[in-house]
Amino acid sequence: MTPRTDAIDVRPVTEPEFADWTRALNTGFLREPTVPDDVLDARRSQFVPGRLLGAFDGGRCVATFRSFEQELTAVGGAPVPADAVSNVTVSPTHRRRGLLTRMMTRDLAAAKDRGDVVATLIAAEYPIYGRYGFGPATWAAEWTIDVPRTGLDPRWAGPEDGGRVDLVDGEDIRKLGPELHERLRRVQPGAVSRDELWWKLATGAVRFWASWNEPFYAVYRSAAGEVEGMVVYQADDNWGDGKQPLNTASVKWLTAVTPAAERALWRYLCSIDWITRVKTGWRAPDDLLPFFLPDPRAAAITTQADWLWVRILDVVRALEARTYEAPGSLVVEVSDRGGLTGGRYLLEASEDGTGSCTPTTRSADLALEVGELATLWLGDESAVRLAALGRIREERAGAARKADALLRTSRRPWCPDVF
Ligand SMILES: CC(=O)SCCNC(=O)CCNC(=O)[C@H](O)C(C)(C)COP(=O)(O)OP(=O)(O)OC[C@H]1O[C@@H](n2cnc3c(N)ncnc32)[C@H](O)[C@@H]1OP(=O)(O)O
Repeated sequence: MTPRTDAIDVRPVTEPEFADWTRALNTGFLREPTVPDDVLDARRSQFVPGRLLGAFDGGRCVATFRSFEQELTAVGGAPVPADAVSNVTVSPTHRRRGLLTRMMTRDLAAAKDRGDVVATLIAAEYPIYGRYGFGPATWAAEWTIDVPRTGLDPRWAGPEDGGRVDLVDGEDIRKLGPELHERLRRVQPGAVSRDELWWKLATGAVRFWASWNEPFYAVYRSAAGEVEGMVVYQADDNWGDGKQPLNTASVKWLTAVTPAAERALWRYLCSIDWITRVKTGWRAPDDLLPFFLPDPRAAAITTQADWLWVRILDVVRALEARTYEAPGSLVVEVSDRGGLTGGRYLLEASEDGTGSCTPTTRSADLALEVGELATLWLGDESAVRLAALGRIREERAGAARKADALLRTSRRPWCPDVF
């Protein structure tokens, strides 16, 4: 028999409950439940009244949910207001009684009322969020580079393009990073905004965990002296038999706004003495990296997975926020079990790439669930593929090809962040 859940209160968390909420969060993520005071103080900056939800059973927090303001870059570069969902946990003593559903339903309704266009999250596991109208909208890949096999000249002494790579410290990254990331996200569909706390956490100035290993920070400047890229990486200490260095450099993140910066930073990582392997961290699935190497096979994809999940809350504003690859029109019948934005819509894309979207009574070209629309919205997935899988339905022959011509982009969307 399923235990009764009506006695469990799902509601916004108050400031005095924050410590209990954080303990429950750590429990759900299988981390040490006791939270030291300094870590708790650091985490307190994320307390925004109304945006932290908890489930309480007999006064004890048994489930957590946090959402925060974010901007997500649409195709074409426009930032759209997003409800970013994070810190979702239900304690193992209270699982599968509908607590996540209660918290999610409440949060999405509030986001819709606030006027957010989408909700976003990085899913811990694939099967959780589709039921709430989310769809996987960007993918990510991690490569491992076998440096001796790359064919790169081991005598490399710096960029050949007149630019330079400099080692810097965390404070420099906090100064230079935000502007660089803003440049990236203005042109990178799928990228999300970062606040000041993001930069502090990324450089150890604020710590959410008891341990911190200071990484290496390097910046690429163009011949004109402009910062165009930066990389943060760590190295292990591994020596093989025969006194051979076999060290791995693991990239935490690499941001580049020009191909020259990208090329120089990967080249730099592959040139560091003792480093025989580079693990790239999560990159765009169509990253240029392999083709910077004379032998692209030296970079092998070691992980590939869905990354950013999107829940469209307002079909009209979402479709009008992005640009289109070709002029044309499409009628979509969107079903939304969550009752937030279902309906039949006419999308019309103009010669200049802008689009207009209006509710319509015309007959539909494509019928799909709101989660599938999210999967198509950032341009990554093919409607033809989704139709072949039976995930969307063509109401008019050829409609999926027509949708692809409008929606797909030449480069894939990418979200560099975990949140
Ligand atoms: C954005 C982020 O924060 S991602 C992090 C998500 N958190 C975690 O993975 C931490 C460990 N897991 C958990 O804390 C919990 O299992 C949660 C939060 C994933 C799910 O919470 P629950 O309260 O058990 O979910 P709830 O009871 O509301 O389930 C609703 C439905 O989703 C299904 N479901 C829930 N979790 C999963 C899962 N991990 N895999 C498959 N199905 C799932 C349930 O079976 C249920 O299905 P039904 O409607 O067909 O009966």
